[in-house]
Amino acid sequence: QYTWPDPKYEELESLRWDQIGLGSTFLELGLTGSCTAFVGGSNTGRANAADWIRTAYHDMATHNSEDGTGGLDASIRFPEEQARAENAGDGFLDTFNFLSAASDRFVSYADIIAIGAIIAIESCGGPEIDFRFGRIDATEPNIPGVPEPRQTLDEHIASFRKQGFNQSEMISLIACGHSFGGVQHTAFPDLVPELNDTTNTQSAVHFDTTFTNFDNNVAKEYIAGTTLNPLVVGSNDTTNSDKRIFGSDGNVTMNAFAADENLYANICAALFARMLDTVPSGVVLTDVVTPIPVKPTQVELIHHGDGTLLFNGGSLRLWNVPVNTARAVNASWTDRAGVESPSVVLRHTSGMYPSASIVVNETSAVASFRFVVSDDSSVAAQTFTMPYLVLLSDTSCRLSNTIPSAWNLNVAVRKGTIPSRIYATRLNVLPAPTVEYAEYDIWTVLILSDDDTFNSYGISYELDGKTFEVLTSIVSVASVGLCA
Ligand code: HEM
Repeated sequence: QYTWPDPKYEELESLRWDQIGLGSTFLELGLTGSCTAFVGGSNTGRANAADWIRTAYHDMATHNSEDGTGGLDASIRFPEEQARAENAGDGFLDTFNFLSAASDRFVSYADIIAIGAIIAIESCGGPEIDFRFGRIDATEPNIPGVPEPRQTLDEHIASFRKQGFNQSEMISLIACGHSFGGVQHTAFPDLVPELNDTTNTQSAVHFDTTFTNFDNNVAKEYIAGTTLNPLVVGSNDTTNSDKRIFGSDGNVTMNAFAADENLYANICAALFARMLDTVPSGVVLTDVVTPIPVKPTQVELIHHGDGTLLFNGGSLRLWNVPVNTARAVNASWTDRAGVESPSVVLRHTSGMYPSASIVVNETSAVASFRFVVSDDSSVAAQTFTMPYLVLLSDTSCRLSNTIPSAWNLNVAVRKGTIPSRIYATRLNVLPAPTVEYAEYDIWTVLILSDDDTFNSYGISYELDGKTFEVLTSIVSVASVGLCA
């Protein structure tokens, strides 16, 4: 059961549903449905969406269901894996360069690879796919295991069985994946010729005529005999793996897919989810992440060091309510003595609500806040309890006027609260190194930031055996003022 605040869950929910925080290509793909985008050049014959899906499959395909090793664990990021013949092509490096920027102390690379594949499929005409999180990043390359076109049908059946898929699931999963993209000359010069085509500069021969979109054309064209799929009608039959695999049940699966696009979409949704959830044994994934209906975001309480606190009321995200530009949200807050503030109206501005900030004194603080949505009785008024025991102190400061500079990260701890530790974790580096520090009331760590200018920190603390996140925006040397 989700209770606000749970910054990690909220961030993952946001990545998955709002598609916020993933950089411009994600936004482009996710929000404007630009499925033809390929960052690295136009008219290349390629699309990032296809690369992201292939990356997720190749990362997962090293899974060995017999001994529980391998799976979707971001081991594809290691150059040693990318250099293997089974991982020919530059799509993995491309994908990783993009997606890794969205990884942080809450979100593993492997979870981002899974979200990337989901967004690519969903944004480009595909079905909704269940997303769970909790994947753990491998610390070294996995044992090889990705299938290659020149292998025999028996080898492919054995390979998919090892990954956890039977023969009919193998046919389906490949037919689902090969709805996107194609084979490029540079990666597979023996399969595909140089095309000398200025509108397809990387000489990619596509699996179907709609290679930037999810649809059952890959099956329709295969059954109609019009397909140009280079793994079906390639001149060297040895590398026609899709032909051998698609035909291996007498075309029963491909006929059914060609005849029924809903059946195809439903089976693909289930198999893609299973593919993404294939993880090394011991990794436990969460339940499916569903949209949070009413979610406060960017709420902060910051200690000023002068007996006052700054409360930023943040924004309210409503999921799946009709757009209504006249909608207003009333926000109010209650202090520790139970005194409620007059309510403030937050007006609708392009989907987000501007925040309201107030200064309150340290003793009364803000104990809870509440939103009432004016136009929509289906969104019940809700009260959110504000955590106020451990706060960022804006006495945090840097020791010199120039950046990089050493800086003090200060945290205010309410008297009587005895965390077993407070620590700051970097957002941009995994596995996250931890900076620990301890004093009373204002706890301080000196961060030597010579090589650390661009790192941001989140603050966590442990109390009574549980870990909590301090509700504040991330802090970096660039976000703090000069020390007095
Ligand atoms: C026997 C199994 C498979 C074989 C032999 C195979 C082979 C290939 C080959 C040779 C390419 C061309 C790559 C390039 O030129 O960069 C390719 C592309 C692709 N594969 Fe597969 N594949 C298999 C299974 C799958 C599965 C199960 C999926 C996903 C569920 C998948 C998704 C993709 C995608 C999306 C591309 C397009 C990449 C792009 O255009 O950049 N493949 N595959």
